[in-house]
Amino acid sequence: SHAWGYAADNGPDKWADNFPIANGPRQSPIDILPGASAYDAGLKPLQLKYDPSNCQEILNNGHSFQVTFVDDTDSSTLKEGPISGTYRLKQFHFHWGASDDKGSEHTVAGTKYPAELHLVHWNTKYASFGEAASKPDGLAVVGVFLQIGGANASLQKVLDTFSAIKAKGKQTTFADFDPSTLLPACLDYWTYDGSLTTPPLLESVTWIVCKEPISVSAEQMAKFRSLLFSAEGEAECCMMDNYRPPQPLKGRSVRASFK
Ligand SMILES: CCCCCNS(=O)(=O)c1cc(S(N)(=O)=O)ccc1C(=O)O
Ligand SMILES: [Zn+2]
Repeated sequence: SHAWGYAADNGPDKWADNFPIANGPRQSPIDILPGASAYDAGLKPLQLKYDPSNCQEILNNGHSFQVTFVDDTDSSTLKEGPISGTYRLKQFHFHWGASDDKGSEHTVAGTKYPAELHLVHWNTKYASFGEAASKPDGLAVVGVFLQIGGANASLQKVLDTFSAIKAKGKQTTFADFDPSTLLPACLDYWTYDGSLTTPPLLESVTWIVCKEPISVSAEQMAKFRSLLFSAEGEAECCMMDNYRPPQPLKGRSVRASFK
């Protein structure tokens, strides 16, 4: 069977064929309705502590590009917020559109952003990322919206590697990058129980979506779209619209860390 993707013949509307959990009770992303999300005074501030020396490499995996981290110690972690215990940073990646009017996975009262950053963390109560990924409290992903504005100097460091990872399967070393430089100043967030937004769509993610977006310039967005879904030697297919649309809430509550 041909691999999943974002095209008409293998995209989000077809994923349930091979991954029936696509129609499960806690799928992501969702449309966040601020008016329907309850402020929870019990939610703590996010405690993010990242060590730039853990940053390892950047790779084009054929559905996005991801920056991977060494996760064999607790030196890059997420604590507090809606979670208990310690979650280690594994990787971060993005989703974006073919034009600036779409691209984010989560939406806010129907508003789509041009892109969305995901920082993936796994619960250290489990022995490995792979084990955690199959547990209901195994993963915690911090989502950050990108909005068109001034150029983002921190993001530019990532974009400057793109010539080395243009095609699917290409990777290159990427060292000494601090992902906290990609976070907004205000870490107010919405949180809800959800899933991976790509196959295998496992329902193991506590989603933590920041209310405040970070900036990206239109030129920088164009650079995202210069990457390829396709491998070297294949017909070139530009990487864009690699986002899953919002999924049914199915009775879930979305809590806010802010009033
Ligand atoms: C054991 C199978 C887990 C595969 C999921 N890996 S992941 O890093 O959590 C991930 C998360 C996400 S997401 N959008 O954060 O749910 C997207 C892609 C990937 C990926 O593997 O490329
Ligand atoms: Zn993602």
